[in-house]
Amino acid sequence: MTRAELDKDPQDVAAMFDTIASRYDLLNSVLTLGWERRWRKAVVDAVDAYSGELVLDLAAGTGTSSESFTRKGARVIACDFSLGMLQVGAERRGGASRRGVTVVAGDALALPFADETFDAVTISFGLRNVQDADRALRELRRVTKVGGRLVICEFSHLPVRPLDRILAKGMEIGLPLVARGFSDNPDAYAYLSESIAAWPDQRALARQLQAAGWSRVAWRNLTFGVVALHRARRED
Ligand SMILES: C[S@@+](CC[C@H](N)C(=O)[O-])C[C@H]1O[C@@H](n2cnc3c(N)ncnc32)[C@H](O)[C@@H]1O
Repeated sequence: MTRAELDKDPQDVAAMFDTIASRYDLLNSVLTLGWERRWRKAVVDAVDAYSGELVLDLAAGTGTSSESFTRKGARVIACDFSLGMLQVGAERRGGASRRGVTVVAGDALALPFADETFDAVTISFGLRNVQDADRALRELRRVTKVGGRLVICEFSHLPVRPLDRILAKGMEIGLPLVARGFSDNPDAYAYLSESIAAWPDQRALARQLQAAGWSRVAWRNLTFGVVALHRARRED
């Protein structure tokens, strides 16, 4: 079965998401025991997009979050490099440009947008899968208007390290096991637990944002740090 490794080869990553696209959203609900709905609401509140604004939802996948950013009238570009994920989302919404969301195929490492295009940029559960996260953070900054905002939602680490290790072990065993019952590609869920375990903690990711030129970097934990929400601004 197609799965990515921790080198996050872009072709492997895109192919892996292509294979799980049709059941991706179902699996998310099952594996997160419904918590993802709260995490997504926290993202939408943090992005706080309003009428007249243009939002980039990068690594949007099927666009599960994208439509929520339009609730106060903003327009959203949902960008991803897995055509399978984009297609499932577009079919669900009834077209590639519907209900304020326009789907654009593109790579986070070379975004197909001009400098200073977006009022807000956001990425949920995507940055961890990008081969060069630092470069993606610089690309996100490049396409954000001065004064614009960034919101990152990503799996993270429990502050109490022994508990974090127990959680990681549980995910290593549990995720592929549960996925076997629901997904066409359970191996992809072994990659999920491995990539979460290898992902930097909240403080380290904040430092990466600063190094990429983002200002006013802050984060807050969701569900005790299982997920973290990082926010930042482009100030110059
Ligand atoms: C776990 S899914 C997240 C989808 C969606 N944001 C969500 O919250 O459900 C990760 C997505 O990141 C995308 N991705 C990974 N690397 C990428 C890159 N370099 N450029 C664009 N998309 C990328 C994958 O194709 C996949 O759709």
